Amino acid sequence: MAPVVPVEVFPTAGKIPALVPKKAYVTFLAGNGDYVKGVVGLAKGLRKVKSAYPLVVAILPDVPEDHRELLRAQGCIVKEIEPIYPPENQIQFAMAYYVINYSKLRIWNFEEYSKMVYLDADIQVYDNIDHLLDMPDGHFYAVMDCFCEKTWSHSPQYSIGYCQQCPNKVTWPAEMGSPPPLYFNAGMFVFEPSKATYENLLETLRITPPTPFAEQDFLNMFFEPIYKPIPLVYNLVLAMLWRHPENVELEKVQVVHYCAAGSKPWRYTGKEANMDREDIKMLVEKWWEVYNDETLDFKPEDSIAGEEAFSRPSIMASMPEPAVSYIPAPSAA
Ligand SMILES: O=c1ccn([C@@H]2O[C@H](COP(=O)(O)OP(=O)(O)O)[C@@H](O)[C@H]2O)c(=O)[nH]1
Ligand SMILES: OC[C@H]1O[C@H](O[C@@H]2[C@@H](O)[C@H](O)[C@@H](O)[C@H](O)[C@@H]2O)[C@H](O)[C@@H](O)[C@H]1O
Ligand SMILES: [Mn+2]
Repeated sequence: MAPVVPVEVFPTAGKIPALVPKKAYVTFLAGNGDYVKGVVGLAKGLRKVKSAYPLVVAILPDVPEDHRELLRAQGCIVKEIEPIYPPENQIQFAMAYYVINYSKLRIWNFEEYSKMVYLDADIQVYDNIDHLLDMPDGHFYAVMDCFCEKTWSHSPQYSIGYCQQCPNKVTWPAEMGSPPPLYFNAGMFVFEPSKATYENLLETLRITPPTPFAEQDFLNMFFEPIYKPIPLVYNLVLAMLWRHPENVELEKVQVVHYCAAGSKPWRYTGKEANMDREDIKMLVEKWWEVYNDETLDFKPEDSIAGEEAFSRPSIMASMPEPAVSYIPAPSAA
């Protein structure tokens, strides 16, 4: 009988060769509310900038089936994850809803990807940032946060008016010890999924008391030794527009994070503090333009995620019936 050769050794119709390590964007979705709009907007935004990589959506079990369908119909790869809760404790959360965010840690378990860019559902990309997936391994990349909004009022930084975005304006008093290490916003980061890191994260979380910014504080602590700041154009935290305008060149910004209170485009009313600013109105409109653009809806023919879902060789190789997954090699005789 002629030997059989796995189809993976042959060039295939897929645009990505089978042995190239997979890369992807990943976001996180919980609940049955309107954050699904954020994910749909993000999927369309990534298509608009012609990203070469699919969007994986890590969803909690409480995301309803019709939302999952909607995301698949937009070309997303939907992956259910189990919730992660912080250990029991006495500490009060400043913002209780952040507790679900610990579940983000499950994305380190997506080992089929060698590198991923995590994006919150309230983020939009206005330029192609695929090059972030080519940065050297061994680092955790993210943009430095700002400490000036009142969400930070629990912190020593806020109490003295210190912000790492302008570290010379209020210098860190010697009697408070050494200044805090650089602190990133966890709405956007570049990371490498890995079983070892995943297990280490969960094990460390088990012995770490929760803090007000939940997984963001935890990730900052965990990745401090390998954290590398990247320019703020990769995650414009909107408060930067009024807290540190001298640091922002809005026309160069590639990624916008609608995280200021009242700025989520799908909930925007313009009433909250700073929400009547012209730049905010413009950015909210810009988000809606992408969201409402029907030409950006997913079409299975020209998809990357489609390939991923339907025709990648790795999928074929995992099919149970050998007749379709193996090609007989020519007989040696
Ligand atoms: O009800 C919720 C709350 C949060 N999230 C996810 O968790 C992320 C972090 O929350 P959010 O962006 O609201 O926090 P912020 O950046 O405003 O502090 C969101 O972007 C979503 O990806 C969600 O799916 N449903
Ligand atoms: O769980 C903690 C959250 O921390 C972050 O939000 C904060 C933080 O960045 C502050 O610096 C801002 O002042 C604040 O408005 C904002 O909500 C992330 O955006 C979010 O994804 C999530 O990780
Ligand atoms: Mn966010």
